[in-house]
Amino acid sequence: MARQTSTASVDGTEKSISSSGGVYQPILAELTDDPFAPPGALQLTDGRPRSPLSQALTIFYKRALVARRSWLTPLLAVLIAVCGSCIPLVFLSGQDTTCATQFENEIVIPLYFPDSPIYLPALGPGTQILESPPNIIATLGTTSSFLQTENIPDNATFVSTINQDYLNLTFGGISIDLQTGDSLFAWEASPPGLTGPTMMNLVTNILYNRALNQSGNVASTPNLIYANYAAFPHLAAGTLVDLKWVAFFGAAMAVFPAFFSLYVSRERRSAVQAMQLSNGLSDPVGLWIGHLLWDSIFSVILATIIVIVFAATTNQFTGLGFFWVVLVLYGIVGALFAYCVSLFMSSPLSSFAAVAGYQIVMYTLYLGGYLLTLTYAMTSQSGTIITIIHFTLSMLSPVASVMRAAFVSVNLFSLLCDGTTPVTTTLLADIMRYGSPILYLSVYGPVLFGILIWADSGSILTRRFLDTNGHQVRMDEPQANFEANRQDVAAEARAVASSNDALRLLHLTKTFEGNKVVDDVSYGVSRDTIFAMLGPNGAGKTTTFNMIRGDIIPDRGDVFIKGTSVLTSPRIARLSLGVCPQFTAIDSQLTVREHLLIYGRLKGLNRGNELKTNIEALMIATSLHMYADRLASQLSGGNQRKLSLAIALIGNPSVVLIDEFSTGIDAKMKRDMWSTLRNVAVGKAIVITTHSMEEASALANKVGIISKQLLAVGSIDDLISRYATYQVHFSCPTREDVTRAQVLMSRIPGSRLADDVATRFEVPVHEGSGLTLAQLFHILSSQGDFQEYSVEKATLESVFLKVIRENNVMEEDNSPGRRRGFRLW
Ligand SMILES: Nc1ncnc2c1ncn2[C@@H]1O[C@H](COP(=O)(O)OP(=O)(O)OP(=O)(O)O)[C@@H](O)[C@H]1O
Repeated sequence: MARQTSTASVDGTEKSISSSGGVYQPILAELTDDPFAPPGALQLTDGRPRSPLSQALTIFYKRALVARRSWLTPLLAVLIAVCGSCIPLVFLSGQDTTCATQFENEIVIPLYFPDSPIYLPALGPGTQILESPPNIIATLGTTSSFLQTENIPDNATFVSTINQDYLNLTFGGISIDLQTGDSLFAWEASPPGLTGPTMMNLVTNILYNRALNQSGNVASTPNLIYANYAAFPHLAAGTLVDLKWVAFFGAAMAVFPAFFSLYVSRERRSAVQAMQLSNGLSDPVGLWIGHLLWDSIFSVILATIIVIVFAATTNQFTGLGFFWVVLVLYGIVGALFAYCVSLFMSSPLSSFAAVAGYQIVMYTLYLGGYLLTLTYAMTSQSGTIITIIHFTLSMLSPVASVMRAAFVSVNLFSLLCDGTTPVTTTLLADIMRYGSPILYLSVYGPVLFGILIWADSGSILTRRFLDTNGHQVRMDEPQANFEANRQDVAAEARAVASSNDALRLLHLTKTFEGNKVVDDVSYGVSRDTIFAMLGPNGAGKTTTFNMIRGDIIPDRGDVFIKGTSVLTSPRIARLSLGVCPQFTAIDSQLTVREHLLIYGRLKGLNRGNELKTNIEALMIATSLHMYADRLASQLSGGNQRKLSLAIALIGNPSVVLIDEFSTGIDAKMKRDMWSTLRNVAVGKAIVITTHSMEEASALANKVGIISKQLLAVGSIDDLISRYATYQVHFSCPTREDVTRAQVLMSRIPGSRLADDVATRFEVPVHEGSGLTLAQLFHILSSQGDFQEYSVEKATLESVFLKVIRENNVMEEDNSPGRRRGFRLW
């Protein structure tokens, strides 16, 4: 079992400045008892490839762990869907689902004049019916004999009488020209408007019997048409009752999938997804299937509850089996839709608002489209228009499909009718009924899933289509533009072309919008090496880092991790890669142990003893074991960075990338973290980016100074001896003393003023410089007569400044538009 001793702390910092890694050995000797492991190495099991489906189960398990502490969101989703569907059922009770035309008002009013209710109460002055020719009403027989009539001679008199007396006439009259057959009738048209139809019935009967007489079909008693009047039902009157339920149901359906966007959006925005994709989750298919599996549970639960409640409480629904299928499919598609929206939103809340808002708008459009069509469109065309609305809006939002299923289930708009006949059960799956929602949702799901995978593996897909051969260079190609003082860089490029380093960068080049940000960078990092990538702001460190991770595709060149190309085989290469990003990306609802459990599973460690042993070893090595069951969000900043390091290390990757490991951490914690990193570094190739020369000096045994190009590379001692070996600093109280110091130093060959202070000088003291340290002291003491001065070996910082100055590097200002940070897509 690996053990960390408490003596592995601050003093190692100084030792590592003058050493190339060997100092770690005594500290780490206790960490492993594996005879085959490198001396002092932390004993960890190598990760194994896992299928996307098996990784999906790990993401599913993670969601279950998170849900133990954060159960409100799924509960709310289920509650809103169930309550919004079931409580409004009260509006449905007692509705008849038959296809027969239903009259709201069953009262039938007789129109045959003698029976008509308008006649009897109206007896009195003005109630006589004008008739021409005289007594023509009497041809209708005894039933009409008691009607009061007024004889009119002809049509012309009839018209003039009406014109003059219409204010005094209660009913009107009838006039038929027996010669020509011209018929007139007049009626009083004030509401309730029954006089018109009554008079029409009277005229009809007279003309009918005249026609019978003329055709010789004379009957003993007149044939009478007893017409009746009943009001048409108001079209929406019956419909609106069901619409109340549909309105609540649709609103609940529109909103509940928005809850599915909350977790994935938080996971994405806090860079946890990127962390997973860089540390074991080799394929976004696993990520999204895992989330979908989890959220689908709630869709199945709510669909089942809703259908059971419907079946138990009312007989208003038809085809509940199909309805259940639609609800489940809708839940799945709604979740995928919410995931897709979360890709573009900046926070969980905005994702929620965007999903719910869009769905509500589409639901309103869909419902409004139906109602407007029924209200304003020609009756003969309304069916076609509704069908067009349905099939069009269903393409734009999944909520249209579930609305259609709801309409069908309660036979709204007679969708379950074929004329006046109810459709049979076999026709329920018809495209005009449950068929189209099921079809649309079945197509919608894979399309949305495809969008998710495309968005998250854009670089991988691009890589597939990329003709990488065209971008390759010969790996031994000399870098033509090296200047004389970059022989170290040229030598590194030559060496790495054929080395077997765990990490090899070969001629990496990247241009963004015409701006070359990484230019022909080559270096190698072998095992047991911590390589510090140094450079001013905007130098291309993060871009290089991301090309190593395989998240940015180089325009030219390649990266090899344990001999596997990141460009052509990213999934295999990433198996040997661990990434500790600049910004800590942790799940706030998981403990330290649970984090390592999830990442260990993603990296293919076997459940049980193997996983447990690796987790314990890592927690001890990073001093996190005392916080094992604490929520990661409750750790200090330094311990969160350590957790990120432990995540990067689980699965024992050969290459570990660490971006700005201790930025923003206090001095004590920083040294503690450096100690931790040194403890776990044995046997690995580690690349760190940092702006802290102190950190690089404390940790690195190889340094690369980069500003688009690699400007210098080598061990810290190499660089110091190459660029400036010693510094002389005079204490000069007066201006004369400053001048004296400068005159004295100008006599020493190769001496030059340092950048920062006018009394600090760099002096080359090395083999071939013609000057020894003893000679330097001799000159200073014999010719200077200075009260106080110091001679010290140059630091990495002075080398860095010198390299930057010599290459005329400008530091980039941090303009707000720059793309920064860990997450890329
Ligand atoms: N996706 C991108 N699109 C356009 N320009 C980009 C993109 N990513 C990085 N850059 C540009 O590339 C240059 C190098 O950026 P990079 O982040 O790699 O530098 P850096 O050395 O990591 O800087 P710092 O030390 O400030 O983190 C910058 O000018 C930056 O604006």
